[in-house]
Amino acid sequence: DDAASFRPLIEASAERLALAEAVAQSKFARAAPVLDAARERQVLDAAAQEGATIGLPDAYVRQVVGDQIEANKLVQYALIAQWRATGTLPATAPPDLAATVRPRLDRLQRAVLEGLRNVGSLRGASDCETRRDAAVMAYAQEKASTPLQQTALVRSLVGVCQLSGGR
Ligand SMILES: C=C(O[C@@H]1C=C(C(=O)O)C=C[C@H]1O)C(=O)O
Repeated sequence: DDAASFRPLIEASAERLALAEAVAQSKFARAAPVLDAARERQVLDAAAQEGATIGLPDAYVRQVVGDQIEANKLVQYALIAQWRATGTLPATAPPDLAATVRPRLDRLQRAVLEGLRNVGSLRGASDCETRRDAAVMAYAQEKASTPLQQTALVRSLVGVCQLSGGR
């Protein structure tokens, strides 16, 4: 059914987004910018390459992983603004981006791609977006997602129903 088709991708996306807080924390602590264009190119190239090994079109992988990246930055900007405005920071020490957080993001790449493959031919269906959004909303409700988490999850999946790149 619909939830079953989209669920693995939604879970992988949510897990990836959950790492945005650690990324934001390490960047805020070092006054580093949220955007790292060189890292984004690496992430996109690695995903396109791995996606090809499981039959996913290059443009489609780049579209969806690009959306995952945009959603991740959305969460980072929102959290950093909150910390800046309130002066309240997470109680834990900022993690090491290169040594611990990015390797975790890299390990999740496979799950995102497998999730994408699991969507399969549904991505070309006329009701793909309706099914996707129903599955996303069900997930957000089940997990009691915050508005930011739900918004980011929606943002991370906007391109899933396209047959290839483009918007
Ligand atoms: C997550 C990060 O922040 C941004 C988002 C990225 C991503 O989602 O993979 C990559 C680079 C940054 O523009 C990061 O720097 O690792």
